[in-house]
Amino acid sequence: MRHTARNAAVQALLQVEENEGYSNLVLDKVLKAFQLERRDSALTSILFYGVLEKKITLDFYLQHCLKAPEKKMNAAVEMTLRCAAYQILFLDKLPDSAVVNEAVETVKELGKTSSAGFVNAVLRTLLRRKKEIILPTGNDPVSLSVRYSVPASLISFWQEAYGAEDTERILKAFLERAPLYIRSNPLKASFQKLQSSFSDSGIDLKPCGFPECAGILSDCGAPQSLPQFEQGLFHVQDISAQLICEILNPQPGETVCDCCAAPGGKTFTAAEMMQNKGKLIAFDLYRGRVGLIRDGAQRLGLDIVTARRNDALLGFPDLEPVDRMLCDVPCSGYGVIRRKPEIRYKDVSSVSELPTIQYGILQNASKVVKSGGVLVYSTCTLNPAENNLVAERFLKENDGFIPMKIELPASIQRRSKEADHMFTMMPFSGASDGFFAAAFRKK
Ligand SMILES: C[S@@+](CC[C@H](N)C(=O)[O-])C[C@H]1O[C@@H](n2cnc3c(N)ncnc32)[C@H](O)[C@@H]1O
Repeated sequence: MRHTARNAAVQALLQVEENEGYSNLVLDKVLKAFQLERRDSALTSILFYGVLEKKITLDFYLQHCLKAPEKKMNAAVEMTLRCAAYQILFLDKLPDSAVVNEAVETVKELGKTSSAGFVNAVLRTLLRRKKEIILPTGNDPVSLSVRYSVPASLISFWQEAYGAEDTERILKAFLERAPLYIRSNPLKASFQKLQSSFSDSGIDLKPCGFPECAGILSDCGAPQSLPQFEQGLFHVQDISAQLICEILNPQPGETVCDCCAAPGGKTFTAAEMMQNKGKLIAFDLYRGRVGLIRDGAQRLGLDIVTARRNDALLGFPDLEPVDRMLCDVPCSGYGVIRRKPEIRYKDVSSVSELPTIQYGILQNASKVVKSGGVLVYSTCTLNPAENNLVAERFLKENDGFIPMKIELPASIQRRSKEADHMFTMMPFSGASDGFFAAAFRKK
């Protein structure tokens, strides 16, 4: 197989479809195997993420170009058609006829020579008919699904949970590119110093204002390859995750636990907020992921962090009582669709087991909080069953805890229907990921 951007994108998309892991990891693996020039790597990423983000919309167009839309297609042929349709409908990097010829070559190289004529015919029909095909304009879940490329079942679910208006705002927000948020490491450099170091290399770092160390990096390529990263002057972290640390509000000298901590973003921010004084114990279920926390803490010079493997569902056998506990539990991830576009295709019914796990972790974690201590529960999802309902059940079944009001900066709007110890951050309220937090204090 030729090492072209299209072939790489099709391979990576097929692997995601076969459930071989998160999109970013799959793409990294394929790019490594293909060894493309920089420009072709960039095109591969554009095609790969473009098709993941727009799959339902692309299929709507392609269905209008098929003679027998109900007939099941071979996965490799289908993915090649989606990539080509994405190029025809959303990109103008290559002339249309070249896109069609490339797609025909790709299916041949994938061993589907018998489908070459079919691919050619479908794409030529798309070229002819693309302006006549009109996307549905309604506000029902099926029409919205085609326009925003999110499954109708997830749209109905959000409409039920958050109302029709907020649902469309969520869908619109997920069409936007996620900014690259970072947090400067105050132990090594002030935000201004980091900003001028970037500006010397022609890279723009804009301050967010709140939190103080948060900023948006632009035009920098992979942030992990920057010298400032290597020197531990910053880590990459969405603004929503930084806000969760503000809610936890760890103080210098305290003992703090982050019980589901890998890869460690919130641990790092918390340790920085503690000015590297006190103790921060970071646990995760997976040994390999614990290594990520250790590496990051070392790079950032955060020696109060101790990272260990622990299953939070089995409790915390050797942990001394803590002043603050963060339970950033595993969740369905519907708040981070902009960064991991494949999450939108996860069936809502497939996440129904999560609240039991989340509640179990929260319940165990609550047992090691000191009297007067703080317990924060958080997720990066938009699903009341994993969010508000877990938090409500916790207070109902644990009269040793009281709700703790979450104070928000003036720039962030609270959802009116929530109690003030809970907070659902909508992705449209501040260009962040969607998340949920609930805060409790032990009596
Ligand atoms: C949402 S992620 C945490 C993200 C992290 N707090 C950060 O900011 O970088 C949830 C983590 O929980 C871990 N996890 C899942 N089940 C667990 C369990 N039973 N005990 C401890 N950690 C668990 C996962 O490996 C995953 O790293």
